[in-house]
Amino acid sequence: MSNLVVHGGTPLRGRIIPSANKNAVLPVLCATLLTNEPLRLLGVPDITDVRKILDIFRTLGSDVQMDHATGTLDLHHHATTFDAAHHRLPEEMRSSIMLVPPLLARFGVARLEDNVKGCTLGVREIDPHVEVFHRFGGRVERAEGSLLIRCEGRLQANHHWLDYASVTTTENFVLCAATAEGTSVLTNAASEPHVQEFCRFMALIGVRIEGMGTSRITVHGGTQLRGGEFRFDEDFHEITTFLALGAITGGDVVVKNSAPENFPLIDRTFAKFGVTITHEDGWSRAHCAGPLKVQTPFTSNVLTKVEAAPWPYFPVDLLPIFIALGVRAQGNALFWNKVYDGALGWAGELSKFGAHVFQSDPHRLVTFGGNPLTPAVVESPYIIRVAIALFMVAASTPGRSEIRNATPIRRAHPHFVENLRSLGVQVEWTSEE
Ligand SMILES: CC(=O)N[C@H]1[C@@H](OP(=O)(O)OP(=O)(O)OC[C@H]2O[C@@H](n3ccc(=O)[nH]c3=O)[C@H](O)[C@@H]2O)O[C@H](CO)[C@@H](O)[C@@H]1O
Ligand SMILES: C=C(OP(=O)(O)O)C(=O)O
Repeated sequence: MSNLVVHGGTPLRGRIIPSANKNAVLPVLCATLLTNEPLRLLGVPDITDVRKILDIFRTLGSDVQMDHATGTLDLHHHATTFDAAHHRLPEEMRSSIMLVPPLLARFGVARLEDNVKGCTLGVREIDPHVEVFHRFGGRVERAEGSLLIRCEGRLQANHHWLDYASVTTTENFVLCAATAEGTSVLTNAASEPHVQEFCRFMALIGVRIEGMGTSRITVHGGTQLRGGEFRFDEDFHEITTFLALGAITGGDVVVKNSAPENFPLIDRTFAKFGVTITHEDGWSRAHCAGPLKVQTPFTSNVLTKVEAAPWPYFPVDLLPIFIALGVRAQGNALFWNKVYDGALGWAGELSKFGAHVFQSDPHRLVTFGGNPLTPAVVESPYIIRVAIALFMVAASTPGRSEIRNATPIRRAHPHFVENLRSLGVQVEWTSEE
């Protein structure tokens, strides 16, 4: 277990170049297994989920050259072997599920461990994925502690309509469809920036896709896929995180941002807490005139509200970061997680800082912000963005705080502590067995 120890109270100042989005990098890595041609990926972050996938590639016999200093990854999956009895796909990360379609395409079989749940956000269903495998002609059966998925011959193109716009199920559909002969159509597809980025990679290796970024995606599959070179975009989660860190500490943080068109709703959400975001010449900056303050709605008898749901709604993974702002800002705000039913249970940890937060039901939480806070030792659940939210509160509170079990941050944010130090934070990792 690794803990983050921070001496808070210093306003963060400086510039950050964000890393790539883990939730774009991981499906792309899985998709690389669809081609036998060499590939070069640029801007690959040094995060633990990436290391786990690269380890799997090495056990399959792929040629993997990862230069962590430059973020350049050369991959060549030309002579691979797979043994469902012995190979284990990485656990505790959701993206393992997206290794299934390329394994089916290569070996006709894949074995998925039960613990591919990723962050502990409540129920994370596997059934929508199983439905996709079935639709393409896969057979799914229970094995001890895992699922075995098989297919005879090629997957079959099909049309499918999802119950809800699931990110990884959409990506799995596109992966299956790329290998299936003919045209497949997915309705109620997810459209997050990382799903779009993944689709752009698929197009680069030769998959013909229509409707990326919309709720209906059409894939013309079955063609021989090629190699190539692909550079990852900047991560909107990391951009938002550092802007929020600047705002909560009363500092001045500027973050490189090449896609401000993804930010109008995120910017308006910052504004609800008194933070103005500006985008200029490829950089974004957070500015607060005075202490954080929750905006008062014009409608009477309602709370200022942040409502997270599948894109283009406010992104659910950013909700904890804004809960931290809510705790600091004078006034009351309602946070509504429409995606997960178990993502707010950590609110009790905030009270250790002296914050007043009330979880009204599994999906909703109210912050009564602006209380004076004191440093604290808190325990993070296995949720990347909650470890960050707890850190944000600690960083804005003068004195020594400790975020125990902050390791999940390493799943998504490379060089997190180094970045923070460059902004003036006194912070370090401590470990215990
Ligand atoms: C590797 C990766 O990309 N992980 C992301 C991906 O996970 P993932 O693809 O697992 O998330 P899904 O979009 O499938 O949603 C997760 C769960 O939320 C529930 N659900 C979701 C949407 C909905 O309209 N109704 C509903 O009930 C379901 O129980 C579902 O199992 O998308 C999530 C939602 O943006 C993010 O939190 C994760 O960081
Ligand atoms: C929840 C997340 O990831 P995963 O789905 O891999 O757990 C996340 O990236 O915030």
